[in-house]
Amino acid sequence: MIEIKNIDKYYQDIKVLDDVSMTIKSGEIFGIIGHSGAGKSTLLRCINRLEDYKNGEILVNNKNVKNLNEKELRELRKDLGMIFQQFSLLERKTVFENIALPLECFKYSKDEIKRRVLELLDLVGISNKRNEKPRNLSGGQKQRVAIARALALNPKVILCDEATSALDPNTTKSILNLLQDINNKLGITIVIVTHQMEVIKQICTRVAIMEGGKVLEIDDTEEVFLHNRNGLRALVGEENIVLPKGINIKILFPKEISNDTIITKMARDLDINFSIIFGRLEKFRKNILGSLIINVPANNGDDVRQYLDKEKIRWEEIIND
Ligand SMILES: Nc1ncnc2c1ncn2[C@@H]1O[C@H](COP(=O)(O)OP(=O)(O)OP(=O)(O)O)[C@@H](O)[C@H]1O
Repeated sequence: MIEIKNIDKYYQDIKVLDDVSMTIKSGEIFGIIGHSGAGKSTLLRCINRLEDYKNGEILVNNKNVKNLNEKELRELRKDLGMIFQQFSLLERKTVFENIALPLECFKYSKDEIKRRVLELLDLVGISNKRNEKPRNLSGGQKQRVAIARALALNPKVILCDEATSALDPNTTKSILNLLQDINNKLGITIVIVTHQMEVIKQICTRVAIMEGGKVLEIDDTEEVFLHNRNGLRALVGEENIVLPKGINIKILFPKEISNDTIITKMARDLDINFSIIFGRLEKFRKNILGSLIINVPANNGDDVRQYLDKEKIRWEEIIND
């Protein structure tokens, strides 16, 4: 488990992380999304102590990363594999040799290295490329080598910094599928920093939205898309919704009930008029989900609330600021 508590970080006198807190559970695929400059990469680099920070604490499996001596820091980094947008492979070494590097650093025997590298090549699906140099590989294949290298020392966590940003959409999908497989098969926690919404949508169980060094929102990915709160709206560049007077109720359409017959049925059953202020349905994995904001006259508020509760429809009232 990674616990990030109230982190502040400055570059010179500019605050780039501002009271950032989040907990990443063991075994989950956790996304951190935000525009360029939001502080995502900096936060990731604080987790494995490539960066220092001013206030707050980061605990990785209950160990405070700030208090580690050199040996403990090596152990921490062994537990935290990392992959990057630009793959960071050594051009003069073959695929096999690139993957073998961390094992050599940790003084594994030649036989152990061979066994482990062949196993990893098989896991990431590039056994036939073992003797190639990186320049002869596609972007997706290079990222597979980087993933194999990150897995070499059996880490508990993989930190991915924009790992699919340099790849085309199909290759992105296949790399995300590979990460999901690794998470399923090996139970490795995966932390994904990205500015690509599709990455979050495809594989992240939970997501933190960051902007200007702050966390705007953290929730299950499905809930984030279901509620379409201000955090997500800021990310996709949508204005906050201006609400009219009266009672404004957001009705949620989780994947199980993504059709709108409830609205027409409620109008009929209660014999009331309401206006639709804003609606949004979107494809989420294999389903559709979203929400609809309606405005009802003040004297119908209780009827609508009770009706939605009786029908077991999720709703929330939006209060004007
Ligand atoms: N070494 C550095 N020295 C000074 N400022 C830095 C340094 N690294 C990052 N910054 C600044 O810190 C802020 C956060 O940068 P960071 O790279 O963490 O953002 P990001 O969300 O990962 O964006 P990107 O995807 O563009 O990398 C930015 O304003 C950036 O200019």
